[in-house]
Amino acid sequence: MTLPVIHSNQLGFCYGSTVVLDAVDLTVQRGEFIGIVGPNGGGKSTLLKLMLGLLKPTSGHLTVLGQAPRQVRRQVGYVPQYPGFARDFPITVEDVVLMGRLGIGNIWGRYQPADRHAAQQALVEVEAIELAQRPIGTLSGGQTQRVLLARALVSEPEILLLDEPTANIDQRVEGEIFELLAALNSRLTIVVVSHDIAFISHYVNRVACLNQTLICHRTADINGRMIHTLYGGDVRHIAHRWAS
Ligand SMILES: Nc1ncnc2c1ncn2[C@@H]1O[C@H](COP(=O)(O)OP(=O)(O)OP(=O)(O)O)[C@@H](O)[C@H]1O
Repeated sequence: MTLPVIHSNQLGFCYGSTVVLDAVDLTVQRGEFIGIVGPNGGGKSTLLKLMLGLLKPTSGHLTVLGQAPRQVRRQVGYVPQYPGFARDFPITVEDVVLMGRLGIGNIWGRYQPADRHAAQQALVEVEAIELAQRPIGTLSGGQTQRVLLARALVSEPEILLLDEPTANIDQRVEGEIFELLAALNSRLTIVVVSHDIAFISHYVNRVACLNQTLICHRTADINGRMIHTLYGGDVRHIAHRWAS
């Protein structure tokens, strides 16, 4: 039996007296592509922050690559929710991607040729190399998300965590980004938070529904009635590919 890439056992988290996660059991195996869905405030971003080691569990256990999350931070790439850069934000796309190399190798903070090469490679992989010298604030939403994906990939992670990477992006571009993720899934384990369960069901192997507690479903088991029962109308669902 191989070691799970992510494993939580009775994981709990509270902000003060507010319980956000309660007894979450989740096992993610190497090579899986998992979607996490749930209503606003259900704890999705909090769970990703725990996996990144930015928060500590209040109860239970969580390991990533068999260790405490903060010890394997370098092996985990993270794409945040769309940050929306100001149009005159004075750094280029290449600078943004290079930030993903900070702390790798050279402790003096100056980028080496290997860093620049890795940044170029990552931009090629997300099909955004022609944007390298553009100011980041001048890109479209879809282009920006590709660049943030390149920044996550440039440290050569084993796991990719994405927090609603296609919120505020039109459906055609959303499809392109998920095609890219599907290709990356050949070498990376991927966990993606989304509101759009029907859309991500095209791509992921399993859907974890999180509303303080977590229930996993195989993609083939998901249907509209199940979602409505679990979450009322709060999860965006477009009925274009429900399994019967
Ligand atoms: N720093 C914080 N301090 C106190 N409460 C917080 C903090 N961050 C989040 N919360 C609360 O924790 C709960 C879970 O938040 P979280 O952002 O994890 O939910 P989410 O499922 O990602 O929501 P959304 O779909 O709206 O992004 C919410 O009730 C939120 O208000």
